Amino acid sequence: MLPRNSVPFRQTQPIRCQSSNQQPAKDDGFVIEDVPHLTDFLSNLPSYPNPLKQSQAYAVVKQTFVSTDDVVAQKVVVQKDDPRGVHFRRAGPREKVYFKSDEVRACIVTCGGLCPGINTVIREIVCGLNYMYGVEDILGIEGGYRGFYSKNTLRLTPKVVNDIHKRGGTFLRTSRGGHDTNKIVDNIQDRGINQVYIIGGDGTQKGAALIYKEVEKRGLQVAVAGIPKTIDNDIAVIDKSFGFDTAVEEAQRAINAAHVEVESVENGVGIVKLMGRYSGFIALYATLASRDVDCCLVPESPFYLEGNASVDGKDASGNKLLLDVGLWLTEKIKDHFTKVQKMAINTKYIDPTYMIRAIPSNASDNIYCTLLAQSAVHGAMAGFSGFTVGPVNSRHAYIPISRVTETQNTVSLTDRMWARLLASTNQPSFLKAMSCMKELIKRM
Ligand SMILES: Nc1ncnc2c1ncn2[C@@H]1O[C@H](COP(=O)(O)OP(=O)(O)OP(=O)(O)O)[C@@H](O)[C@H]1O
Ligand SMILES: O=P(O)(O)OC[C@H]1O[C@](O)(CO)[C@@H](O)[C@@H]1O
Ligand SMILES: [Mg+2]
Repeated sequence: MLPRNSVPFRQTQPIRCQSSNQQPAKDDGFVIEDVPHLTDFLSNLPSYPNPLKQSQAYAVVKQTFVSTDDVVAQKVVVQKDDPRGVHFRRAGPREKVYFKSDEVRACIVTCGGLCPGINTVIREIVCGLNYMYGVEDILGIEGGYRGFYSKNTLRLTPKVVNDIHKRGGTFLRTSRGGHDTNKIVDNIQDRGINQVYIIGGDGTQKGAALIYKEVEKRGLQVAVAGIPKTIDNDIAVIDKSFGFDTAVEEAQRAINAAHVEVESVENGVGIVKLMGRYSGFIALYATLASRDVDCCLVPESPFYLEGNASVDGKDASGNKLLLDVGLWLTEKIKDHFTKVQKMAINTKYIDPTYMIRAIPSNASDNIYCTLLAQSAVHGAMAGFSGFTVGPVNSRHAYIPISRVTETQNTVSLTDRMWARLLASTNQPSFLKAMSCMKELIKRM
């Protein structure tokens, strides 16, 4: 984890607006957590009318441009006397842009693990830049962050990316590790890149924040836009991450297969392992959707079994390596029944994790990815930088990168969603069992 104090940008302040007729902030607890803008450090940057004004498609829109004062509330369930709370800038096209279309040289990079929908995001960044803003110079950085300095770039056009959304994986390939901020920014500068689109999870977004910080330090006119990606759905602030719905749908197929298998034999026990390094969202939602599961174990709900399911190693990005909990649990269950219960059981263990990650996104994720990509393009063209995009209470917003990297979402065991799961499976609440055990130990 990056130490908290090296998270480069978090601006929490009363309303900061770009329009001159803004009233001073009233003391009603209204806070906008704003994202950086290129004019923060390049004060004389010229602006131009947004070419979308000329777009035939957008001519039908009643209000083509998002007002500079439009914000999205982080909390929508409030009480009458509550302060107005935290808000983020609403994403979307702005009246003024800070790049001339023929001067844009954009690049796209994908890092970290796979997730359904990455190719749709790549496709829609390329098509969005080209169709909406007339940008023609778009480069693909291959193989993750290290691709900036270890590989040649790929020229991306709408024709090249036309069909990629129908495929899983990432057209640009990906990697873990290899982030060297100075070398990356040197390369951005050398190649004359002025818009950087970075698709990846928490680690990638931390890297994006460092790139933005270095760009700002060097005073470069470079827009850095992060598009949050993770199959685990553990990204803070945003409603959910792209590909999650697709993953849940696919996970159900594995659960169904296990169910069919064990229903067809005597003493059948099905075990399905799903992804989620530190968060059990896929398991929770797949369990609720399928209704066939008798017990759902998630990392957030501690349960006791002797043994140790972690190893000391780390992957190239510094993420802790974890042992295969599924195989381990299967052995424990077998042991228990044969040795303790003296009963022969028929276990069927299914590990569909990489199958779930490797598929193309479903219809709703495809649409979601399109909105994310277009929001990122509008934000970069409008001169925002060091920002990430995502839906907050169903409205797309520009969010400071540090807000999505400083914490990770986890399943809350005190929320109604977890109660729904307990009601569906009838499993014990291990939280209670754990606290009873702790209480007993204390009394001993
Ligand atoms: N704290 C950090 N600072 C700078 N770069 C980082 C940091 N953490 C990770 N990175 C870089 O980001 C890239 C991806 O990181 P990582 O492998 O952790 O995946 P991720 O983006 O978190 O995605 P996921 O966890 O969903 O697979 C790697 O190239 C890694 O070097
Ligand atoms: O095997 P890989 O590619 O390193 O990815 C594994 C990890 O990546 C994730 O998909 C995302 O962090 C985790 O759920 C999983 O543990
Ligand atoms: Mg990660």
